[in-house]
Amino acid sequence: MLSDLFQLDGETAVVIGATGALGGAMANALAAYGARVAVVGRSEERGRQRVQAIEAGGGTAIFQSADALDANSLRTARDAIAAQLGPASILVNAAGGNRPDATLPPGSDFCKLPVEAWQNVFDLNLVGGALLPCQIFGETMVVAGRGSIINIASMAGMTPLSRVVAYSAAKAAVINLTQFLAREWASRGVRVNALSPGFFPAEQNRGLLFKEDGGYTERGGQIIGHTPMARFGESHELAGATVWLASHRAASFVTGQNIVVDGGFSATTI
Ligand SMILES: NC(=O)c1ccc[n+]([C@@H]2O[C@H](COP(=O)([O-])OP(=O)(O)OC[C@H]3O[C@@H](n4cnc5c(N)ncnc54)[C@H](O)[C@@H]3O)[C@@H](O)[C@H]2O)c1
Ligand SMILES: O=C(O)[C@@H](O)[C@@H](O)[C@H](O)[C@H](O)CO
Repeated sequence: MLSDLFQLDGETAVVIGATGALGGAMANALAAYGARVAVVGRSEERGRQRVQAIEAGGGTAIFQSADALDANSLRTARDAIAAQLGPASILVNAAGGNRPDATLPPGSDFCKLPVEAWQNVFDLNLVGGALLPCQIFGETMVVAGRGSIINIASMAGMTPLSRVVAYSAAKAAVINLTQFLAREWASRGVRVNALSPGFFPAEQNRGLLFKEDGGYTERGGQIIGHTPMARFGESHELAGATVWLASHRAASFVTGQNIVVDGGFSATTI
């Protein structure tokens, strides 16, 4: 039925980092279309708040604690979620973000960037933010012959942004890994896509975008100035792309793509 394209009833969706701004909104969207949602993250308090919000909207959700950088905790989470909600058929990798210690101050020397900060950003965004969950949840999806994985990339992964060099390189690698896995698993019934949000206020980027008095930083103002829609995104604006990519009916022939939701940021140079 064409009118059922976006229904996710019967699906189990795992959203790692649903404790944060974008992952939380994506979890809401999947639940609103009928998926049973596992909210996965390190903060039980924020995870339970997200579960309550989903339940208040009539959806089904559980909180499952896990650290995306710890393979054992992901395996435990995968098995606990399968026992409660059924095996994951949708995976959203939304744990990630930039780190202040890996952000070059304006005009500072790239040659002095500490390698430890670089490695931490790569670990969070590439290893915990994509590699390990794709391996651990992908393993059971491949056996089942069915799955949809959405990795969160970034504007920074398409063209490097100034100052956030490690984050940009890590997100470029997320897009590349997404394409690799799409080819690897296309014949196994598992689709793998990336979603690249433009600029959405969240914890991990607040210091780059806003001053303490709530006004825009110089960078925040430049970003708005470069965005044809002249504003930041709101997290609920990822809902449409999320539900579409997740749906085994609506996006049945879509894999290996990087879907951009950015108010036109990447469509223009000046
Ligand atoms: N906000 C934006 O403008 C923007 C744009 C493009 C991409 N992104 C990406 O979107 C994703 C979500 O980030 P956000 O902007 O909502 O930030 P956020 O800080 O609100 O959310 C990130 C979440 O990931 C969790 N997390 C971090 N490390 C973790 C770990 N090891 N294990 C489990 N959870 C962990 C954090 O606790 C937090 O809840 C990130 O990958 C980020 O890079 C954000
Ligand atoms: O200004 C910045 O560099 C940040 O706001 C970005 O890293 C942002 O979080 C997104 O990842 C860009 O898509």
